[in-house]
Amino acid sequence: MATWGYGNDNGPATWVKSFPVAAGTRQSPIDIVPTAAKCDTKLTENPLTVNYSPEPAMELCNPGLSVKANIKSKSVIKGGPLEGEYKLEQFHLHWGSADKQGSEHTLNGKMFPAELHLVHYNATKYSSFGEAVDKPDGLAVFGIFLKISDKPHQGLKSLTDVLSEVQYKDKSINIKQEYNPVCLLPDNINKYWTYLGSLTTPPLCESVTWIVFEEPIEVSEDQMKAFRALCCGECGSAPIVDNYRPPLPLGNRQLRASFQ
Ligand SMILES: CCCCCOc1ccc(S(N)(=O)=O)cc1
Ligand SMILES: [Zn+2]
Repeated sequence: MATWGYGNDNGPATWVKSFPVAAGTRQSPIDIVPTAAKCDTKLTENPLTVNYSPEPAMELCNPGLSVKANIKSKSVIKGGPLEGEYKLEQFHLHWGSADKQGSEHTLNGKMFPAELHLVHYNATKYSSFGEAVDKPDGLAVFGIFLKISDKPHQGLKSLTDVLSEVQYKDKSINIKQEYNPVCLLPDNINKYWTYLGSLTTPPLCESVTWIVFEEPIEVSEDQMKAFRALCCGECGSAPIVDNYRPPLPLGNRQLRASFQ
C-alpha cells in the first residue's frame, strides 16, 4: 500500500482512493475570499481567548512530511466560534519550494510561502486527540500565514535554529529552553475567518473548526531555507517542500469573519 504524500504518484489528487472523504462536503483547505465572508457579531461578542502555558522541554520531530512540535502542557483556547475548551495537541507547518507557494489556505487566490497550524482538540467533550479526531466538533486548528520579511521571527528562531538536528525522518529532539507557543501567534488575534472543514492530510477527517488569522507572522528567507533543508527520509532523501494540499470548494458552507 503506497503511503500518501505530495508527489505525482501519491499526491492530493490520489488520496480519494484510500480516503473517500477527500470528496466530502467539508474539506480543507479553501480559498478565502474576504468579500464573500459574513461578518458575524456573535464572534466578537464572545472573543476568542488563548491561554497557552510554557512547555518545559518541547519535543520537536520530523515525521517525514512536515516538522511537528508535540505539546504536553495545559494550553487551551475557547470562545469565538468554539463551544467548550480546546487543548493544544501539536503544531506543524506546510511550506513551498519557493516563496510563491506553500500555504494551504489561499487569500483571494494568493498563496503564502508557508502556513503554521496549531492543532487543538475539544477537551470539554473528549478525553484525547485520538478520540476527538473523527468527531464533527472534535478539533480546532489555528491557521497562520507566514510572509517573508528581512527580520527573522524570534519565536520561530528557537525552532529554525535547531532544525538541522531533526533533518532526517523520525529524528526528534527536546527544545532545552522552555517554550511558550503563544510567541507564534500574530499580534492581532481578533481578526480571523472561521469555517467548518477537515484535516488537510489523510485521514482528512471532517472534524475541524478552522480559525485562519488575517494577520500573517513574518519570517526571514533564511528561516524558510531551514524548513526546505528538512528531508523526507534518511540522509540523501528528497527535501520536504510543497507539502500543501491545494484548496477545495467551499460548497454550501458559510465563511464567517470576526471583523468587518
Ligand atoms: C488518526 C490520527 C490523525 C493524525 C493526523 O493529524 C492531523 C492531520 C492534519 C492536520 S492539519 N494539517 O489539518 O492541521 C492536523 C492533525
Ligand atoms: Zn497542517
